[in-house]
Amino acid sequence: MRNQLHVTAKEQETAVLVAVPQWRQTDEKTKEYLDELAFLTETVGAKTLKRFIQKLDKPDLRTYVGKGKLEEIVAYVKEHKVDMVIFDDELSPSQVRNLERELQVKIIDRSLLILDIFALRAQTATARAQVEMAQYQYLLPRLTNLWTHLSRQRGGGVAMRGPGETEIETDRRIVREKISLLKEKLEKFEKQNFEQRKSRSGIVRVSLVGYTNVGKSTLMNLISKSDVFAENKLFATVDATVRKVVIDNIPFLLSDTVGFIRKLPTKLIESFKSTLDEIRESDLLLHVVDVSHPSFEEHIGVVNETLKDIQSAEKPVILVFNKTDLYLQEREQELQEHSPEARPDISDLKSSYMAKEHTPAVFISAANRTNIDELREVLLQHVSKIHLERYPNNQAPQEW
Ligand SMILES: Nc1nc2c(ncn2[C@@H]2O[C@H](COP(=O)(O)OP(=O)(O)OP(=O)(O)O)[C@@H](O)[C@H]2O)c(=O)[nH]1
Ligand SMILES: [Mg+2]
Repeated sequence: MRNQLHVTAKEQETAVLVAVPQWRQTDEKTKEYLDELAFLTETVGAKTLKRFIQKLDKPDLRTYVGKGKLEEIVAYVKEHKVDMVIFDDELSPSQVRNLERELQVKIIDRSLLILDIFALRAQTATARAQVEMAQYQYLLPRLTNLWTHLSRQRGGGVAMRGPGETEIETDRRIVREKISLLKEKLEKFEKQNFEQRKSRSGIVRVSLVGYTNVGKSTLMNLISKSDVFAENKLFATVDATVRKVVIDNIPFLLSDTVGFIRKLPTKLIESFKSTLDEIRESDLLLHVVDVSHPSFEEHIGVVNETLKDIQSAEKPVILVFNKTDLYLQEREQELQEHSPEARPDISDLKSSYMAKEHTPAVFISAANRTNIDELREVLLQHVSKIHLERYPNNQAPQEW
């Protein structure tokens, strides 16, 4: 019996992470970035064994890290029989080829890792076509090395989902044909979606936006009393979900959208255009922030930049600082070490933010349902203002 267990239990794949931070980046930041990469790795089901860091002005053109560091990684990978090496940037096709030759294991870069998670998560036909398109576009310039890559990878695992092996093993021409077919398919979906959205015209539209894993879906469930998948993993949501909500007789549509992340592959943003249309056509954005995260301010910046990329930076925004429960817990621990009498509270954080930002801000805990009434109140104020501008007598369109 014992033997059998060993044979049937599928072993978890193992990974090492590699980053090349710039000289001026602090060690603390480097650690945070690698924590995020490890979280992405965990999200695809692999286990991180070790992290390799080499400070350089910029990554090596041939092998991303320098010669000495590469030898170190090669030795570790051999000794510990590591399944894959994951790099915190997008690698060029020639870097992948060179690294593959040296390391003889799967080479995964940040873009491929994110694409893999998206492929795992995509539910609707549109989202699946969007991810597949982004995967093919990523693969196209890397096709030659994928031949050997894939023959070694038979049997599945990370970076094997999405386009099937046989499809990848064909030549570039066929991949190009695939891309153009997907383009047609997506255009058709886009037309259908556009018609659908047109039929909702008039009703106020609100989108939840924010960095990945901040609690958008949890909040969606709370506000719309629905049941959207929320999980402590990155990119739990890839498809946009829309729900109708009514607060005090004022109807509006609330949509939950894909989370943003730093260094999101640009091709991926492009292929997600139709999902992002949901944001682009919104009247109001609820920008959700995980205030317990040490880099929450940087995350706000990443989200604002991405909003700019999709021409949605000028929309009215309500900042929703979520996970105040975790934030307070952490402060309490810090305080206990220095002044055990003191009680942490969020008023300092609140006032500093109110002074700095010109957007309304609400501090909540979606998990503990703290301050949700205040959020509803602020939301209602904004939504009803837009609604009453459109329908001065509060007569909503018939279909709603
Ligand atoms: N402690 C705490 N955890 C929360 C709170 N809100 C959400 N979470 C947890 O945070 C994790 C992520 O929540 P989601 O709602 O899936 O986050 P999301 O922004 O939709 O994430 P993606 O779809 O992956 O981009 C889940 O484990 C939630 O239970 C909160 O107020 N406090
Ligand atoms: Mg979500």
